[in-house]
Amino acid sequence: MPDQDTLPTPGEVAADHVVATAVARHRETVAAVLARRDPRLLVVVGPCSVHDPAAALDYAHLLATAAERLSDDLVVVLRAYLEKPRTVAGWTGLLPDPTLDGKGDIAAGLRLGRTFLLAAAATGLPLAYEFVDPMLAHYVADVVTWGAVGARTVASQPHRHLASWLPMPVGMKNCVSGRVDTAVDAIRAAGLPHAFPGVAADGRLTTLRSAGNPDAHLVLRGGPTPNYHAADVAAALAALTAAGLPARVVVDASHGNSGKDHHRQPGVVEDLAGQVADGNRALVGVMIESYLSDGRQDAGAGTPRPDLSVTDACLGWDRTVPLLETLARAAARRRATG
Ligand SMILES: O=C[C@H](O)[C@H](O)COP(=O)(O)O
Ligand SMILES: C=C(OP(=O)(O)O)C(=O)O
Repeated sequence: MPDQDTLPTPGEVAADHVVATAVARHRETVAAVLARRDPRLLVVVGPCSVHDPAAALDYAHLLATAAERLSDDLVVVLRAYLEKPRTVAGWTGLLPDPTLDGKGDIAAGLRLGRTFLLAAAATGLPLAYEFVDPMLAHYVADVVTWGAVGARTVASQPHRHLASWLPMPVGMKNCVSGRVDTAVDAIRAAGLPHAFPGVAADGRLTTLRSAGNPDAHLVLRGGPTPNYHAADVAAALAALTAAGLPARVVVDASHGNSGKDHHRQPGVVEDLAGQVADGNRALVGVMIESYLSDGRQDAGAGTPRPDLSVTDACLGWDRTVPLLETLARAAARRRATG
């Protein structure tokens, strides 16, 4: 007799494949941007974490409208992050803890999370997702266009193996310490075939065999000091070239690149826009942490506001739109001078 914490199988919560065609098309578009066959700039933008699906969906609708307006110059992907890696401890995300109180009702989180992801995908936006728990990946990967392996897991073999199998571009973040070489190693590892354990649609553990991911790439997110300046980007590109990897990089304006101070994200984005406008074609994308309202709140102190991040502080929507426009102008200028 299964106990009440028995999880559904991936097959039981899977989509009815209506979204599969759109997801496949989005993945091809992002891969084309990474390969520079598409001259537009990738922008991965959205909340640090989704804690209130209805409010996050409101955000997704705003973003979808802006993304459509700027689509000549930008490929906009929504951060739809339902798991959070923690430095020590804290809320771990909607999927593992949907009630935000540590009860850990993962079965409910899977149902709520899937419903959110499908509704977010229905806005027409491609979705970004950090794969924190390799087992949970099998419940969400089918609707994700751009995957991330984060700064706290980029050295992990299971995450590298997972990335080698995921049928989508995967960004490998530099370590929290600021080390970029670990992410370069992760890109190399993800590019190779592997056999590793995974969860089948029927819930059984199975051996997965990957072919290697040709679209794994570097994400610079800073460390104790930022690494978004032109010289840091050039050094990272040189490290990729020296490792025999394609010279391309996405730069995260948040996290170590803004010292976790959301007020510093606009300055970082403007610097990156300058690098793009100056013709840096290897700078293929930018990440921004943005939500409905500016700032953050502590989860656990009463009912959290729906419109305010419970993890990292985000830029509010009103401050995000001008940054998207700045990036679009920069991408247009780069294309015009190409
Ligand atoms: O992106 C979110 C956070 O930076 C990440 O989950 C780590 O958070 P923590 O250092 O507060 O645990
Ligand atoms: C946790 C995140 O980033 P990092 O791994 O760079 O800290 C994130 O993007 O939510």
